[in-house]
Amino acid sequence: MALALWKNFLQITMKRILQQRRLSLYNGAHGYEEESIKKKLQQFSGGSVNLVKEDNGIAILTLNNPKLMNAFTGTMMVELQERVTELENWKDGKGLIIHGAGNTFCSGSDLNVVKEISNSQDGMNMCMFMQNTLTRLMRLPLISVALVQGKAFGGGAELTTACDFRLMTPGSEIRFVHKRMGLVPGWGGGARLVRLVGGGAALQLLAGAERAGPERALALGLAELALPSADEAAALAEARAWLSQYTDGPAAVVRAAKKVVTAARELPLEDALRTEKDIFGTVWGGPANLEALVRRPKHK
Ligand SMILES: CCCC(=O)SCCNC(=O)CCNC(=O)[C@H](O)C(C)(C)COP(=O)(O)OP(=O)(O)OC[C@H]1O[C@@H](n2cnc3c(N)ncnc32)[C@H](O)[C@@H]1OP(=O)(O)O
Repeated sequence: MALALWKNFLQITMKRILQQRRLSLYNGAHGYEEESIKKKLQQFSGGSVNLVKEDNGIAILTLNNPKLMNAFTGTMMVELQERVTELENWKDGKGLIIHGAGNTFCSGSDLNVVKEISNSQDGMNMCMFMQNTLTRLMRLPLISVALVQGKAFGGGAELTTACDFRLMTPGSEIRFVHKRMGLVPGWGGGARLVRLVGGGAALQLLAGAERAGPERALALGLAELALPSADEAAALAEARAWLSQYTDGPAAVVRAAKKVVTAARELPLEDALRTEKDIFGTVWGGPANLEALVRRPKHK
């Protein structure tokens, strides 16, 4: 009995490790040594990344380092990865809202950390670590929203692009300030930005470090909605209500919809079509499908 349980545990653990590798971009073949990178990042502590999973299938992820406008310390980078792993294993999940504590989103990397790891090797390691994490975040089978209150600067702006949607409160701004720091995006935000707004607009935002408030972001297709409330709690409630219209319904179907879109976003057409077939197979004849066939709803 104990042996069987142990074998089962090992199988589940191996499956999770393999899944994480499959969803990540970098591994040993790229000189990526995760454990030593984490050890390095853990030297720079402060703040936290908190996750609350609600019964409605929506999780709230809070970047919590308000003293530094929610800038990412090293331990926050590691915690973000842990929270993403937790979300990958949350089989009832349907949606995710990412926001910052203290009514502002995130001012990017903690500049104190940037200074300490300004050598090439540490920079590449941090870059690969964050790209892996944000790629896994983007590929979660959850519909994700960046609730932009206050400022989303630098890496904070990059993080918003790893979400499916960006909702902005009055007075908020997304700004790729990298150029002013002598940098370009490194957390995958450049590649994702071009896919969101096109090459021309992305170049303006990056090379000009231009501000995108709600109005401009909406016009560019960088944001989906300007929320009416500037108040922290009210804006979170509005974001939750907005997201609920898409997460309403059975988890299997909502998650399948996100998986179809992820495949189509990332794969060549023929591969995306085959993947869509496989995902279709998971819901066809499933409980929600059979129940709907009995109910025969009119889609008026
Ligand atoms: C690949 C990733 C690349 C990156 O992310 S590089 C980092 C890019 N981000 C930045 O350069 C942001 C720099 N900060 C700013 O521009 C301003 O602080 C910001 C966000 C407009 C807020 O301005 P204010 O509202 O006037 O507030 P403030 O400047 O007094 O800031 C409050 C305290 O927060 C600190 N802070 C803000 N962003 C930080 C950061 N990224 N790293 C470290 N500390 C940061 C700021 O220094 C200040 O602390 P203190 O009160 O002076 O001790």
